[in-house]
Amino acid sequence: MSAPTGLHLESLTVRRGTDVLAQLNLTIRPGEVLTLMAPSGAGKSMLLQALIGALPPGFSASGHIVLNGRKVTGLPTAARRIGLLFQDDMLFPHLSVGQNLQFGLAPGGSKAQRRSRIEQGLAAAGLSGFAARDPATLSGGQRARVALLRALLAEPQALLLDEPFARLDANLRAQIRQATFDATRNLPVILVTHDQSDAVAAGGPVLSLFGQPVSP
Ligand SMILES: Nc1ncnc2c1ncn2[C@@H]1O[C@H](COP(=O)(O)OP(=O)(O)OP(=O)(O)O)[C@@H](O)[C@H]1O
Repeated sequence: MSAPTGLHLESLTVRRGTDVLAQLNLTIRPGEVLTLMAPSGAGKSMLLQALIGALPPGFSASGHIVLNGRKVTGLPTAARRIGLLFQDDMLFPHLSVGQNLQFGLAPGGSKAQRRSRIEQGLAAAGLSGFAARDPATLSGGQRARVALLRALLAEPQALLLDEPFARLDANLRAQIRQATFDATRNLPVILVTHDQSDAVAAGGPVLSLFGQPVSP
């Protein structure tokens, strides 16, 4: 039997003293976007951080995370091959666009091949010729495209989106959202958002999360 594709959470529990999230069972198929909507403090960020293996001190996770048939629970963040995009695009301000993209690039290939992957990515994102640009000179939409491209150049097998469209105005939001879903067509995606229009555009299942607030 071939390994099941997609991202599977089996009894995933995140706790800090008490449970923040209990016994989450989820399957997200490649090309499917699961929208996660929940009130502030319900545990959305903790879930994403548990998935990439980067929970803050004091938190722990149990259960299983299986990605394309590979159990990633217990692996270090880089080995999990799960990408994460934040509301803040996190571009390094002291590096050019091209240097920012080199940071994302999956290992392998000659210097020329690596440069060509970046150039092809920029061209596909409508940003040909932007490699030498300072991120501070980019528009909000251009920055969002660079951040998405950097995440994809790492060749993730799943992508987590933590309100990455929240800072964009309505028109740009729709454009960047579409570009993101187009570019992640083969990946399981989790989208955290407070915006109903994101959930509609994503077109997949919507999960409402009501975690337990943890005491400080
Ligand atoms: N670094 C931390 N140390 C201690 N408690 C934390 C920490 N980060 C979050 N928490 C607590 O864990 C619980 C879940 O927080 P989380 O950040 O996952 O919520 P969220 O659903 O992402 O909220 P928001 O929509 O406001 O970002 C909350 O009770 C929060 O106070």
